[in-house]
Amino acid sequence: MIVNHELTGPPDAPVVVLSNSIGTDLHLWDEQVPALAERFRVLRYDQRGHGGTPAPPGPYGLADLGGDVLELLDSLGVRRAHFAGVSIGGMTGMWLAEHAPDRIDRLALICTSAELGPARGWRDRAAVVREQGMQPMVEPSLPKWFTPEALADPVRVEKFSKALQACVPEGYAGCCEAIASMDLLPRLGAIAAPTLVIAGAEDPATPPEHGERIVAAVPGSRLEVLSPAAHLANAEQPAAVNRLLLDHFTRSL
Ligand SMILES: O=C(O)CC1=CCC(=O)O1
Repeated sequence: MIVNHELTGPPDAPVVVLSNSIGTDLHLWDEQVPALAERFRVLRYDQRGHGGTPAPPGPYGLADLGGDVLELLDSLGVRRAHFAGVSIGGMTGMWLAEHAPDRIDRLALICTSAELGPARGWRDRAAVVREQGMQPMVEPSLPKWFTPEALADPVRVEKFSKALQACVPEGYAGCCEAIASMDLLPRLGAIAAPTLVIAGAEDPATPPEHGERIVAAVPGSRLEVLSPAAHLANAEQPAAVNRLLLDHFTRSL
């Protein structure tokens, strides 16, 4: 499968992979790329069924989403990279750090969770989009993604609503099923990548307690809680997230 991606920054710089959340696309990272590309080769991509990446028939597992990243890295000749992911992007990052530790250098997990039940709710959501398409997701999603203050910006609302509606329902559904079946917890303690966890204080989808649970299990990891910030904290608090990511990833330089 051809994973839609974009590369920015010096060709010989260390690579940072950016992985989007469910219902968004690689433009989730628009406000990170200019800052990160000063020091890194930034590789942002679309999760399957999102943006320009095709949607094979679901259900998917995190092994499929992580496998897409490994295939992409192989196709670009990248042996090892830093990785930042929001939500299902962070779940993809945890899977990679657990199952392909030689490929992941430093890890940044933004507004994510290692266990986001109930599985039934994700399977129900998958069924809704398969039957009715993406439209029913718009109204419930935006208030989870941004605080009311951030939603007052019509440009932001239009950008994120359009990306959500442009998802292929089968791909979005398959990603819901990957969350329903994820099994990250038992191996979190084996993650060796230096790990930064960022949470949004006002995130109703993966509240800071989810970040606390990851930090309690991943050796040497640390948590930063941003406010005001809901689920898409990197889009709501770009300056703070850029500072944290640059600090985390440049420690290895
Ligand atoms: O429901 C949402 O849109 C929030 C979310 C959970 C996992 C993910 O990637 O986004």
